[in-house]
Parts: sequence; structure tokens; C-alpha cells
Amino acid sequence: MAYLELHDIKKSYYLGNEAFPVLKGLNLSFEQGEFVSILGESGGGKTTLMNIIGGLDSNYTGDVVLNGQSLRHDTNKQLDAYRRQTIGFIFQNFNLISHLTVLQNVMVSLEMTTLTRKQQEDRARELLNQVGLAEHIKKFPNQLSGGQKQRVAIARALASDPEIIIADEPTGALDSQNTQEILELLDQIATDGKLVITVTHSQTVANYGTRIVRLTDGQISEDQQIKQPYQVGNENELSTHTLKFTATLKMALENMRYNLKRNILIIIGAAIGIFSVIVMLGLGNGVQGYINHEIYSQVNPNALQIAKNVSDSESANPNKISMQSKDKNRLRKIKHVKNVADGYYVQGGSQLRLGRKTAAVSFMQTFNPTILKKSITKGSAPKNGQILLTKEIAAKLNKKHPYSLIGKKITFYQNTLNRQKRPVTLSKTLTVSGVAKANTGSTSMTYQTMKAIYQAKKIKIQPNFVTLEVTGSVKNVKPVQNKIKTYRNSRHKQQYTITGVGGFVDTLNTYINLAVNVLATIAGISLLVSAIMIIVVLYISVSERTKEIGILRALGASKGSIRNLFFSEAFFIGLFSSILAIGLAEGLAAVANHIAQSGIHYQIMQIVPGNILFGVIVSIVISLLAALAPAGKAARLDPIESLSYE
Ligand SMILES: Nc1ncnc2c1ncn2[C@@H]1O[C@H](COP(=O)(O)OP(=O)(O)OP(=O)(O)O)[C@@H](O)[C@H]1O
Repeated sequence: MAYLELHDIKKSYYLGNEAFPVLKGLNLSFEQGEFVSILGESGGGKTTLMNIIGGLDSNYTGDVVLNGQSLRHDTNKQLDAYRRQTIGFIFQNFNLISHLTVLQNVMVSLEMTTLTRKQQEDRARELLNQVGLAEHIKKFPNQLSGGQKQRVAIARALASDPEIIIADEPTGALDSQNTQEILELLDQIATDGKLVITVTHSQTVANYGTRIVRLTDGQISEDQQIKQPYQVGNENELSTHTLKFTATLKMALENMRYNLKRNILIIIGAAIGIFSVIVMLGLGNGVQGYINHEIYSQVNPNALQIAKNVSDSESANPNKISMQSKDKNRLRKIKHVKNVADGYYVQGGSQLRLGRKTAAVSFMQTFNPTILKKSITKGSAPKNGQILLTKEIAAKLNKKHPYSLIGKKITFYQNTLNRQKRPVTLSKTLTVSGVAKANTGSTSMTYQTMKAIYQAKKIKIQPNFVTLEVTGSVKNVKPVQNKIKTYRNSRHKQQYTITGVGGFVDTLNTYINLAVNVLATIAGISLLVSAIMIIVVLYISVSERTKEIGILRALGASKGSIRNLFFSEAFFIGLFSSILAIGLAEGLAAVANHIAQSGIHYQIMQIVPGNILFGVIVSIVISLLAALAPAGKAARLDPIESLSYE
């Protein structure tokens, strides 16, 4: 049993249904230490044969047997491993990866071995030293001569220490001097005990080997040993694996660096979509926050005032308008409702006096949670026996120093009717507890104080409204309001009227959310455009890198690794564009907030960590989704066609 055997290899190419037989039943055996030249005219099927031996082509009949093991039954993965571990390819047109340096070109093959990073680098340098390129390792392929390029290819072919070197017209593109040197290197490889198979149509090149096999009309016409084969060397193949994900990430970065300008443009393009999404979200937070802040500073949206819904004729009847225990208990039972408290208001007939100055109060009410403590600019909320004044009223009593009234005693008068329906004037000396803004505060006293003032003239008051507070978020206000609206009176009208801004705030927030969503949709469309751009760019990248894909497959990279290569590139496009977008959005936020700060004293653009995380994730996910089709196409490319891609 020979080391490598070919059994009745037949191969035809098809144009439509017409078969063009190229190899018509080849039987050959090779041993390690042989330097075999396959000689034949152009178009005779030499490359076809090399692709079959090299595991690039499995579409043939017959069998290739290595060390007694047939390649026929190998899975794609096993063939990948065979190319990585057993075969080293050398091509007529070198097939180096143009955006990688000499050292990196050799490293690509070594990255598929189990050697450590340091060992890989040492081996790459050692091999390049052997082929006389020690000083050129940092150069790119286009900075090398043809002979030098082929030496890099030889170093790369030897990297994983394969047992078989397949060289397809290795000197075809070289002058005689370089041809001589390359042949010496190949001869050296054979003396190390490896099987070297070269393809040539030059008799001179063929004469260099230990054996010449002549291929004529798809068959072996001559098989001649011209020298003794070399000694078989020690078998010490390196164990290998396909390109790891870290390696594809690194390669993607290198490729992006090589096409830097184009990639910067793509990243800018993709960043615009993410930028607009982050800006929209930040602006949404800011605007909503600002509006809520404005409303909350004026009113308490969680406080509601509830009064009876009465007709005009009923409005003068205290029994009709008073809120009874039954009403209050009903309200108390509603979910999220707390602190149902009595309230009383009087419209007209109220007056305040300090010395000789008087002030008429058109609307007087009991202090309740709808009056914000924040509205009290000086002093405090009224306790029993105290009164809170609006600045307007206070100014009527002391124009120059309205705040000096705080702590002073003033007299409160109220005209009303007693139980006998006779007009009486109630009066009470009260201490001014504080001064409040007229628009948000109210001249007010506690319910107890109000009740006591009436009680002094034996008049019993009943609450003509109640206040309640809604617990939790402002979103709970609307359901409470809706529940209250369901109560009907005997005329099937709503039994209560509700005042409070909570429901309005909630509705407003709904509208803001709607506006934000509309803007986010527009941002989403720009994201879609970015995604389409990434798809197009990656397709272009796949066709530009077709040759590289072929080279990587020939070196033994799996389909999965090729797919990962493009996913890696998409990942970086997504990552970098999100970083750029975040930077731009933060920059815009800084400027917008600086301007807003001086105008409305509020951070109008609030980009929270969640928005940033969302931006990064969306950007990467969209890029990866965009890469699905191009990466799939790259992985499905036929290695032989890719290698011959011009
Ligand atoms: N993919 C293909 N489809 C159809 N015909 C093909 C294909 N590849 C090669 N052939 C044909 O098969 C024949 C053998 O091609 P191959 O490349 O193996 O020849 P070769 O001996 O290596 O030639 P050269 O020395 O010129 O490189 C040629 O006639 C070629 O046109």
C-alpha cells in the first residue's frame, strides 16, 4: 500500500447536458519523499487533478486513498481538516491575501493550528527565514517581487507541517533565476521526507523532480522515475482546528483597517440611524420630563377634588350639594384612593381686616392637597386657628411688605345666613401662617377652623367637596376618575364632578409617547436604510474578497469560519457605528441642554444608560441581520471557483 493512491479517477465538466471528460481513469501511487512532476499540455486536466488530490473537489468518480483511508466518505469538515493538516497548496499566481503582511499571510495558516500564539509567531518567522524573507515580513504582497511572493506562499504551505505539498505551476510566473530558487526550495521540502507534487508544462521544471508523470488526453501516458526518492521523514503533523472566532474577529479588523476610508464612511452612514434613534429617545425622555416637571411644580396631579354634580336649582340647597358619609365611603373603597378629606368653599361674602385696611376675598376654601405646599413662597400651610393668604390679598393689607403679615393676627369676616335664614356675620381672629402664589395657591384655612367659625353662630356646615389622593404613579389617576364617573344619580347623570389635572397629565403623556413613537419610527426608517447599506457593502466585500475566501478554504478554513469572517466585520460595523452614534448624540445633548438650561432651566435631552445600551444592541443586531445573506453567500462559494476569480 502506497502513501497516496489514486484509483480510476474520472472527471467530466458539463456544459448544459454535454459532458467534457477531462480525466479518463487515472491510477497513480505516490510515496513520501517523492518530488513528482505532472507534465502535460495546457488544458490537459492537471489543475483538475490537483484539486481532487488536494480535497478541494469531491465531484469525481474513483477514489483517493491516503494511508489506506479513502477520501470518498469524508464529510466536508473532514475534508477541511485534510486540507489544513495534510495538504499545503502553492499556486502559480501565489494567491496571497493582499491586505495582510507577509508575516500575517503565514500566520493565517498557523492560526488554524493548536500552537500557542508565541509558537505560531516563532514558527512563521522561522519559515520565512528559511525561504530567505526574514527582512520582508512587514511588507504587503504588492511590495514584493514574484519570486518573493512565491516564497511567502511556500512558507505558508509549510506552516501547518503538511505531508503533501501540491504546487500548481509554481514557477509559471517567474523568471529563470527565481524558478531555479523555488525549485530548490521544493526539492528541499521533498528531502525532508514530504511528498511534493508539482504541475508543469515545462520539461526543464519537470526534470528537477525525482519522477515525471505525463498526462495526455486525460490519461497517464508515461510514469518515469528519474531519481531515487528521498528518505521518509518523521511524521509530526501539527494538530489543527478551523479559524477560531477570535481569529476571524482579528482578520475582520485587519480588513477594515486596510479599507479604512470606505469603512469609516460605512460606519458614519450606519451611525446616522442609531444616532437618530438615541436622540429621539433622549428627547422623548427630556420633553416628557420637562412637561411633567412643569405641571407637577404647579399642581399635584395625584390629588382630586370631588363635588356633587347638581343642577342650578339644586346648587343653593346645602343638603343636595353636601358630600355625605355614604359618598366618602364609596370613594374610599376605590383602588389606589387614600386620604378622603372634607373640604368647604365659600364664594363671596368673605373679608379680611388688619387695622383699618380690609381685603375682600372672592373665593375662600379649606386647605387641601390640591394646594401645593410648593406654592407657599413664605411661611407654612395653615394649622388650626391660622390662615394662608395669597400674595394678592396680603398686598391689599400691606402693600409694601406683604410678607411681614406672617405671624400677625388678622380678622376674618364671613357673611352668611343662620339656621333661621337670617343674615349674620361670622368673625374670627386668625394668625397668618404664610403667603402663597396666587395662581397655584389659595386663601385657605383648615376645615376644623372653618367649621369652628360657623359653629360659633350655631351653624353646622357639611363638606361641599372632598379631596382624595391617588397613590402610586399619575397613571393610576385616570382609572380612579373613570370609576367615579360610573356613579349615577337618580336622573342617570354622573353623580360627581371631578377637578384635578392627573387625568390630563396622563393623556398628555400618552400624546407625548405617541409623538416620540412617530419620531422613533422615522428613526427606525433611517435604521433600515443603514441596514440596507450594510447589506450592499457586505455583498461588495464578499465579491471583492472572493479570492481570499478561496484561499482560506484551500488552507482548510471551514464554511462556518468564512461566515464568521463576515459576521465579525458586521459586528464591528455595528459596534463602531453605535460608539460613534453615542458620541454624536451625547455631543448634541450637551449642546442642546446647555442652550435649554439657559432658556427653560431643564435638561431637554436626557440620554439614559438604557438608551445607550439599546442603541448598541440595536446597532449590532441590525448589522448582524444585514450580514446574514452576504455571509451565507460567502460561505457557500465554491473554493475552486473562488480561487480562479479574477
Ligand atoms: N469549471 C469548469 N467548467 C467547465 N470546464 C472546465 C472547468 N474547469 C476547467 N475546465 C476545462 O477542463 C479542462 C482542464 O482544465 P485544467 O485547468 O485542469 O487544465 P490544466 O491542465 O491545469 O491547464 P493549464 O496548464 O493551462 O493550467 C480545460 O479544457 C478547461 O477548459
